[in-house]
Amino acid sequence: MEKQRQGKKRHLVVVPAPLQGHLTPMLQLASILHSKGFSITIAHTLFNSPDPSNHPNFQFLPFSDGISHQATDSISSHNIPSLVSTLAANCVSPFRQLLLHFTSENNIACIIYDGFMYFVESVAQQLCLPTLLLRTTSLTNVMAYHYIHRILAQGCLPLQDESVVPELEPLRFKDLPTFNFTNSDVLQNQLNIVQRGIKSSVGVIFNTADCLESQRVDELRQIHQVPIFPIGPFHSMAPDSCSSFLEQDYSCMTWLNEQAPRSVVYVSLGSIVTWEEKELTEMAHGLANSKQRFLWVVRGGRGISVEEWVKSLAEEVREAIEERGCLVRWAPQKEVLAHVAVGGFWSHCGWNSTLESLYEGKPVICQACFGDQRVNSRLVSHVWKVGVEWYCDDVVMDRREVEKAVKTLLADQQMWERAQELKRQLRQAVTQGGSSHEALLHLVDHILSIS
Ligand SMILES: O=c1ccn([C@@H]2O[C@H](COP(=O)(O)OP(=O)(O)O[C@H]3O[C@H](CO)[C@@H](O)[C@H](O)[C@H]3O)[C@@H](O)[C@H]2O)c(=O)[nH]1
Repeated sequence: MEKQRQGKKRHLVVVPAPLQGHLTPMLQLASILHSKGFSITIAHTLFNSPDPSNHPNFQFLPFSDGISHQATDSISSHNIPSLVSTLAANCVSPFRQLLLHFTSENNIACIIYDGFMYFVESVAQQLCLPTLLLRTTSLTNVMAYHYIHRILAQGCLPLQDESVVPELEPLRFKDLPTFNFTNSDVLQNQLNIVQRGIKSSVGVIFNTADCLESQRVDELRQIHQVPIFPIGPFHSMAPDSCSSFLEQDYSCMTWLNEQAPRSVVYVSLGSIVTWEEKELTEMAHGLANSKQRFLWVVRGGRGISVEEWVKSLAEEVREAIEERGCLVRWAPQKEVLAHVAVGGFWSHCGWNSTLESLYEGKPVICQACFGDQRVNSRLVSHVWKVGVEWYCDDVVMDRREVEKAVKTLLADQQMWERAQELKRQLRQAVTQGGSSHEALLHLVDHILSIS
């Protein structure tokens, strides 16, 4: 076997999408494959580019994207679809030039690209290079796209129905990842992109584990007849891969060290969604009234700085923050979730945050906002039953609801125990003989077999 492997191409070109929740898992995957003997070149946009000094084992190749002037903060849930299509329009030519030059000097085994960077597919085909697709969401989310195709064919938009989608139970129509698509043409286009990427790749990699989504893994394999590699949670296999755009404030770890076990709720609603000042204020009142301890990632509201906002709060809330709270702009989230003082996570249910929380056995208040987050929220609360479901566009942020959810999160012993069991299963999945570990070995063999 080893002999057969000798002489195989072991160089991978990896193309991440320039968003925090996408770059992080792609660089983690690259670290994992590097540890399996592959050399890695990261081909990336100038916009939101990764910091090469954090990844001395990789080579970095930037290509022009025409949007480098934009700041990270300008990204919101509403402009992600247009960012993705702008990248597709602007990057084909620079990426082709880069790849042409690079492949003339290097033997590439294959290209691994993020589904948002779908323009990579056509360039790779022109150069006869095989591709592997990385989807950074849950596999159930990708399955949901498959069913939206059917629902659209029956003319059932808009998808705000409370009833359950039979094939995706317990997901409801309103949980499907329609992602602010205002008309069915744009949505149809997005659906075609998702399907095409899967069909034209030599395999699809997911940051997930069998113990989370085994039924969906089998379904997706049957539908598309392509190899599927569920190898997550990536972060547990690539612990030293740092790809944060913002500086992580470690002072909160000192604060956590002073708190009692399971006494703190960690609050972080992702890298994309921003809040109105009045919503932040309701959150602050609810947290203060819960009388629980809290570590809160606050990046500011729309049009207001954190300092200005804290000053504007009622005196008793400011006192509560001082006595029982810790506010940071960006936390070392994985370390925070692993800390014994943290008893639960109030999250927007981005897929990375979801996996990081499950891996540490921390129950979740699920406050999904857009895209795949409703799917994840439903999985956490109704499939794995380790969370309390709460949708932000269904409910007005209300201090009494916040107080109730926080108290439930920290007090529900059964939910805590289910979270511990899932943590045990996830840890088993990534150790030798576990499902994710085995899937990784299959992926390595698969790459070597096509090169
Ligand atoms: O203070 C913080 C807050 C977050 N993080 C990290 O930032 C990442 C955030 O990722 P995720 O939880 O997936 O949230 P988003 O950045 O919002 O992710 C986008 O991309 C994900 C993957 O496709 C989708 O699931 C989400 O819906 C989409 O919003 C995680 O690794 C966190 O550990 C920190 O390091 N510090």
